[in-house]
Amino acid sequence: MDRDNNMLSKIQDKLVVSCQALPEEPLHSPFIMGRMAYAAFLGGAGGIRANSVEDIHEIKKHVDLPIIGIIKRVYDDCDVFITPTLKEIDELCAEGVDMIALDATDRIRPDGSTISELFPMIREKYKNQLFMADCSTYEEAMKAAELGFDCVGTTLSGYTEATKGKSLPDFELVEKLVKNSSVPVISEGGISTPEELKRMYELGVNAAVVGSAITRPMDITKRFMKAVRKQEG
Ligand SMILES: CC(=O)N[C@H](C=O)[C@@H](O)[C@H](O)[C@H](O)COP(=O)(O)O
Repeated sequence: MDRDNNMLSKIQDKLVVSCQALPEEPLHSPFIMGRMAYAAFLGGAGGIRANSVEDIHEIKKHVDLPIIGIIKRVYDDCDVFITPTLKEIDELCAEGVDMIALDATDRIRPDGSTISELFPMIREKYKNQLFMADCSTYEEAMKAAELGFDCVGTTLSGYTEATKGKSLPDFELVEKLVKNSSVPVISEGGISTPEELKRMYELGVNAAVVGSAITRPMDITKRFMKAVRKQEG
């Protein structure tokens, strides 16, 4: 894979659809994620974000779109779960994905390292692989760009101690990053309407990722029900 062939230009101004279902979710199945990705492709998606080698392998059979791959893995006593260690990076590289996303927050990782310690090792081992930094704050994203990540994402805003309770999507963070980041910005997390997506592009993101609002029917159902209950209430 060539870092210069630039998957980032392929997804520029496109919608990346996140097709994920964890073991505890009703749609957990590589078969279903493959069909979900195909539906996203037919709907006009320009890229897919997916979790696990099994799902990615299946998705590749159905769509020829750039893939942002992650492995969500929970380690004891650790909050970092999106591609937390070199082991998950190795697994994704062995499968082959256009870009790998990993937690780039300032939290301690399962092996006790920080992203500033781990990422240089990853970059050294996989010189031509594209990497996306899943961040929760402006400072983390700035640090990630400095470390050599190829792009920064707002994926974890609202999900860390420092950002808990933030209203999503985090337009403020996106705006600040687009103005100041030296690498492309990917908006991800909490985009739930086409209007919000449009606003992200107007702010100047390279691309935006939408997940739950498109691919998690249980959550979508809950949103509808909440609105109805409110009215009844
Ligand atoms: C925090 C976390 O675990 N985020 C995950 C990252 O891959 C996914 O569960 C999200 O669905 C994805 O980021 C897209 O966001 P949203 O589903 O809000 O459109």
